[in-house]
Amino acid sequence: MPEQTKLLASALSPGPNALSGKSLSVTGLRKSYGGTTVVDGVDMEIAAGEFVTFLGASGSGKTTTLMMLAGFTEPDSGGISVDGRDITRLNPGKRDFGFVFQQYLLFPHMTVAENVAFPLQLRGVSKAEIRRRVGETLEAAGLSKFAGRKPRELSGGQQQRVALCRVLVYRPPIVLMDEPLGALDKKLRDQMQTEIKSIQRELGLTVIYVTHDQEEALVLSDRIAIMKDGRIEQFDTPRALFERPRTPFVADFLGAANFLTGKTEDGGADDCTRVRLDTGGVLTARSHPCVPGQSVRAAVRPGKLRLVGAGEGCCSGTVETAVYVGSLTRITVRLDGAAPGTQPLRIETAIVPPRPGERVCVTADPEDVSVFAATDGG
Ligand SMILES: Nc1ncnc2c1ncn2[C@@H]1O[C@H](COP(=O)(O)OP(=O)(O)OP(=O)(O)O)[C@@H](O)[C@H]1O
Repeated sequence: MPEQTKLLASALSPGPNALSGKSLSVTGLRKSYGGTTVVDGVDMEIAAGEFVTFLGASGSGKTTTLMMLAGFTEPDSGGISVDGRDITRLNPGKRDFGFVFQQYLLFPHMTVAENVAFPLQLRGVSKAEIRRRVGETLEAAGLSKFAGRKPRELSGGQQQRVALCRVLVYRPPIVLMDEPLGALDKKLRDQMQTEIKSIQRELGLTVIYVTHDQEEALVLSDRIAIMKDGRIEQFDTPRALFERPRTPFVADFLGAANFLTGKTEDGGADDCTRVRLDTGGVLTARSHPCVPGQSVRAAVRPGKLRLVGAGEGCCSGTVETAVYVGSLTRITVRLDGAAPGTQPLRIETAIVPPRPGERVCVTADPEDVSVFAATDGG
């Protein structure tokens, strides 16, 4: 952990349990606007101290869900409880959540110190205690020298750090963040991600975070809720989302996938599903309950397809393009028998790549192949 972050965490943490987060339970949360459902039955259990991210395309319902948790938007139905206590109809001010938004929402007419003091004043903390805690927090965040400045006299990163201090100074057990780093450049984003994650870990805070940036979600989160059309497609650890996507949408959304159509065959004693591809060739997927003869789509990530010597089981084709991009080469392969107009396979390989026009045979390990019914959307 960077020294500054350690300082900030220790300044905010007067005792071992003083800042530990709380658990949050959400059941059947729904919201419609003018007959259009924008959040459509969200259920989730979030453990105390967990970092959870809502990830999804614009309009998928992330912010509306967060606003319902915060109490700024009233749900049409469903329930929210914190540590087992129902807070569904509780005023936002009484929920004791912290909020950090993309627009820093600092008070422009107040100095940095006054901004950070504000939530403590609201809570009736004594003047002497406010002075002490604001001083400690700004010191720890490396912002003491800016205490007397107005927000407009600070850079974007400094303003966001003040916004974070203003939330953490009153030690909320649950912090809700909506695209808090959206306005910062890449380098500052990376730095602030490390800071946010370190503080969250150190203090055991429960954080619920909204972003549409995949990399950010992967870096920060214990679990990610992938949202689509107001619903959670899958709520899982980053690794599980990558390795065991439950829907074609999740397989494609995180890191892109190749989709190959075919029909299932029984894998015999191996507890495997063999997929006989429409183009010819076979892919084997492990641990999928198999109904032979079903039309399916097999999904494989570009980094998980392997080039092998021709033989039974692999899928033969011709290399179309090969582009070296540093540590690996991206190649595209048109499978023999592929219908005109279909996408070529995308493969990433670290081995010496074949050249365009060369014949290759493609396969994947069974654990890297996900199988979905052909009727599954996404
Ligand atoms: N107050 C409102 N009145 C009407 N429609 C709304 C309102 N708030 C949100 N919506 C609609 O609800 C849908 C979900 O919006 P929401 O802001 O929750 O999505 P999001 O996933 O957070 O998107 P973004 O990443 O763009 O912020 C959108 O189609 C939006 O236009």
